[in-house]
Amino acid sequence: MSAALEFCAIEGGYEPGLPILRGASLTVAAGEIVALLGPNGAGKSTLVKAAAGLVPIWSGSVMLNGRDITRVPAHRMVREGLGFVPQTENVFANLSVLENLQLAAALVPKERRGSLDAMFALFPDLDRQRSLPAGRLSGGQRQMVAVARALVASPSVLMLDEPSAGLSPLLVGVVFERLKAVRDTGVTILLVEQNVKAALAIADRAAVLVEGRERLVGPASELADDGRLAGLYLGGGVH
Ligand SMILES: Nc1ncnc2c1ncn2[C@@H]1O[C@H](COP(=O)(O)OP(=O)(O)OP(=O)(O)O)[C@@H](O)[C@H]1O
Repeated sequence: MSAALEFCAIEGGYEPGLPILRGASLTVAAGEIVALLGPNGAGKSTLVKAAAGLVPIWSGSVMLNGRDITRVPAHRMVREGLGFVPQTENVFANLSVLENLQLAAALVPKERRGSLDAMFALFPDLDRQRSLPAGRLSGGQRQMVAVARALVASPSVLMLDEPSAGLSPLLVGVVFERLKAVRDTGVTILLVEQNVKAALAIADRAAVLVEGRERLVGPASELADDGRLAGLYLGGGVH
């Protein structure tokens, strides 16, 4: 399978001299769901933000479908085909579901703009609530609005930062089931998650990041039973 998103020896951080990413490498193949796991502060969010052009990369490269996007500014990423759903403030609470999607669509170049009907077909819950302000939706439905906003730009790769945050287990299941449906439309997914169990259940492969470097990468089904995973969360090394 060809690589859709490739991180190669990424070093970077928010302030010069204070590296957060310390040589992180990871390949996400086209059509995969890859879970990016790791303890608090490992740099998971920083890595996806760096790919999205929101955190400086000092060295290394990010390739999207074979194109070097390392220095592409954040506002150009949509044109490149990289979608990003941040963890917070990812919808306009005072605007309706429909207005949220219309606004997202208005910011997308015509040649990349997907139809809103396709979004409502993918998220039937949102179709039923299209005139409701996003702030009055359930947490799970709000996440779906955030995902749909990113999908309007027809990304080839979608990165999501902890879409399960703050959701009940039941809603996590509902949102993740929709992410699988998104993947089935041909979108490659990189999923940052604290919810290890739920993430491994939908991912094809997973990577564990510790102190800004990947320490364990493998098929999700194998990592679920791998004792080294818990060791890395507890601060132990991989032996
Ligand atoms: N805007 C920022 N400015 C400076 N440092 C930051 C900023 N955001 C995060 N950091 C630091 O970067 C490090 C990695 O944070 P990051 O959010 O990437 O970790 P994470 O693996 O996603 O953790 P979590 O699972 O807790 O969200 C932390 O030490 C954090 O304090």
